[in-house]
Amino acid sequence: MPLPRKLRKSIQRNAYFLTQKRKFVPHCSSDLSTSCREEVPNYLSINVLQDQSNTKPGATRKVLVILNPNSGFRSSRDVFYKKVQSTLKLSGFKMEVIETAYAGHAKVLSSTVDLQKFPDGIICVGGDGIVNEVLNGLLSRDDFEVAIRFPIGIIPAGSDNSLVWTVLGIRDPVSAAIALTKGGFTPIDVFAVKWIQAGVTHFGLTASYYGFVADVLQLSEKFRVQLGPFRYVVAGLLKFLSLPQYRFEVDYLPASPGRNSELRPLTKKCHEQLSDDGKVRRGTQINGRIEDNWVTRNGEFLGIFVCNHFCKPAQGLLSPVIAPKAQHDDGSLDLILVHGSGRLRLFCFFIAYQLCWHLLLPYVEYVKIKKVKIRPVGNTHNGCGVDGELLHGEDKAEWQCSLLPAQGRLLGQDPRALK
Ligand SMILES: Nc1ncnc2c1ncn2[C@@H]1O[C@H](COP(=O)(O)OP(=O)(O)OP(=O)(O)O)[C@@H](O)[C@H]1O
Repeated sequence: MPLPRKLRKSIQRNAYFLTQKRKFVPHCSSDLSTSCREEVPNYLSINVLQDQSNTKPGATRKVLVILNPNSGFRSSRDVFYKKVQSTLKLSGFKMEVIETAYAGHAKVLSSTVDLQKFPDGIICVGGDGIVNEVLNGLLSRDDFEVAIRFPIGIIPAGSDNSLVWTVLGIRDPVSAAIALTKGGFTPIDVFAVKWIQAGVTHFGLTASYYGFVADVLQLSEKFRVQLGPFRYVVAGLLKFLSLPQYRFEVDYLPASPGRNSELRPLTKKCHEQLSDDGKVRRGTQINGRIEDNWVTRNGEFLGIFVCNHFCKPAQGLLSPVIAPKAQHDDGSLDLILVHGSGRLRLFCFFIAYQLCWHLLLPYVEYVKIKKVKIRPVGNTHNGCGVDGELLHGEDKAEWQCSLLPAQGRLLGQDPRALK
């Protein structure tokens, strides 16, 4: 019986990939244009093929465990040694455990470790920050083409573990350990945030954000030692009370030009009301050449979020999601623009977000994109948050956020695949 057309095409694509020498665009790590992504084969299907050979139960798996003793309530040691280690050992994991001694240590470890010594991956015990460090360490290696696909496991023990909760549906360390023992990988898009003037690139798996949230992230660092995870609440309240105005110039490239990629467009009225010249401009001139379909939004924004998955916070009762249509492997980013300024508007957004109604607000714009360029204007906070880490910009920093042309891998099965 002939195979269905879709399946036949996928097999042909995979066979082509396996017989071809891997073609990596050499400039991709520095000039992280999304267009590169379209030139490479479909990594998702390749990963699935490889995953099946990697999940033999009872097989010995050699991993490096990087444990951040300062994560969350500083309970990572208890979490790992008391709740998780024995489960992993019993199921055949051979682990070398290294505790981080300083901020940045996990990045140094993952950038220098001999990956062949730990062929089954690196397991992070901590929050999203430590996972981000490991990712950035892997991608700073000379062999980044291989390292990007090096499996990263997560035992959640931090202030927030949005990544593992959103992508794998796992919130507690014991379930995370069980998921690791079952084997398998979940392919995940990796995005890059480039500070254009400095030529510095930082990678992420969850989201990058600008405006109020980045400002809160910066302030929260002052309270890290005294307040632990509550530092975000205190910093958020303080920043709310002394709320500045944030002005940005934003250019984004929609994911599907010509199609209806705007999931939640601004209403015309609000559009006119909110932006100085926030008109949709087709055929914008970028770097001297016309690139079609770039859309420009200029003006005041309370916040800008660029999400790789739908970003469900692991803490809190309601677990609202910021970008409901975002998928971690869909090859696009979800952009949320919260237009305007002022405490009342911010408060309404926050309440609506808790109830997942924020996309109904007339000043919230939601669109699927390939990439976005963001320039803070005037005295606007010029930093940017990436997966809970703050990147400091200087003066007229311009940020560009886009996807990489290859996917990373998380240890553990995608719950969608299990269904
Ligand atoms: N030994 C250490 N001492 C101080 N800081 C550390 C240490 N190890 C790691 N860090 C830093 O702690 C930061 C937060 O780590 P992690 O994400 O594991 O915890 P967290 O409590 O969830 O924090 P966050 O909410 O900021 O992500 C990381 O960015 C890392 O740079």
